[in-house]
Amino acid sequence: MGIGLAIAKQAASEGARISLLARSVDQLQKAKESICQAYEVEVSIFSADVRDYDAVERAINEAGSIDVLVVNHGVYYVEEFETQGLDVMKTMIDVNLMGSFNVIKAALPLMKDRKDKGPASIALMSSMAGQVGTYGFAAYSATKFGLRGLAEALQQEVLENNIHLSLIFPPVTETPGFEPARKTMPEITKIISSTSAGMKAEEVGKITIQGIKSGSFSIPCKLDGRALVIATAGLSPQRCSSWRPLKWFLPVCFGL
Ligand SMILES: NC(=O)C1=CN([C@@H]2O[C@H](COP(=O)(O)OP(=O)(O)OC[C@H]3O[C@@H](n4cnc5c(N)ncnc54)[C@H](OP(=O)(O)O)[C@@H]3O)[C@@H](O)[C@H]2O)C=CC1
Ligand SMILES: CCCCCCCCCCCCCCCC(=O)[C@@H](N)CO
Repeated sequence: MGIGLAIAKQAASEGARISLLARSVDQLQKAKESICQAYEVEVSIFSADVRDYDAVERAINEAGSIDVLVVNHGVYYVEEFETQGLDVMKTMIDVNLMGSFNVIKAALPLMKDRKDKGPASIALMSSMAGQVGTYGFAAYSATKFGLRGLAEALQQEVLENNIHLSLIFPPVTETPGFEPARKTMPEITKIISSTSAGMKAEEVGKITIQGIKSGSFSIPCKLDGRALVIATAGLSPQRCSSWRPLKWFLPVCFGL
């Protein structure tokens, strides 16, 4: 299971109405079935390439109201900068970065127009390679760092609309997309990425939904990611999830 389906399942388990967007109709059908088997929620599927703005806009307008927009799609080709072709680098920039702009551009007017004006979220799937530039990930890291710039700037513009940006920073996660990437990965990348042990998509899904619900701007997945959020804080909005445990510690200290 990919990270996107894991997030959708976690949201479905909490009663959300789900819309899924990807290219493969076959995969979308399977994903819908697996959600509907487990949960009694409404699931709609939309086949579109995020690089095609018009197709994305049509899908989003059909999907109806959006409280939480999860911008999870992404591709990764891991290779040294000198050997990686410019065409492959451009594909990552087009899908990961421009694709995210397309999705948000199409969804934002609808999100701003939502009736209840309660809190809404836009969550962007970054990576630990979007926290630290990582060997073999030059173009990929650039796209994931790019999402941070987008999130920080857009947060300032949509705060008045009660829309909250989040960035998720998973380490290597076992997914269908990761399998081929693992096979072709440079040895050094294997060593570096194995310092942050792998996660299951389900775990990342749970952490993502929990982070979105708590309104966290930065959503690390494990202790090392949490340390990197602090180390790379910059001027990101500091409703950082690292501080959330305090809320727990305080009542415990007071014996509640
Ligand atoms: N797995 C990992 O180790 C990590 C992954 N990430 C990030 O998490 C996200 C999900 O990764 P993961 O679950 O591993 O990936 P998968 O390859 O398993 O799934 C990616 C999903 O994105 C969709 N997608 C890809 N390209 C497009 C496109 N052009 N238009 C529309 N949809 C598209 C795919 O559907 P379809 O092909 O049918 O379009 C698929 O559903 C990515 O952004 C990735 O960078 C971050 C850290 C670690
Ligand atoms: C206290 C500080 C601790 C520092 C630890 C540094 C570890 C850096 C690990 C970077 C790993 C990047 C994996 C990204 C995988 C990914 O995004 C996938 N799409 C790849 O295929």
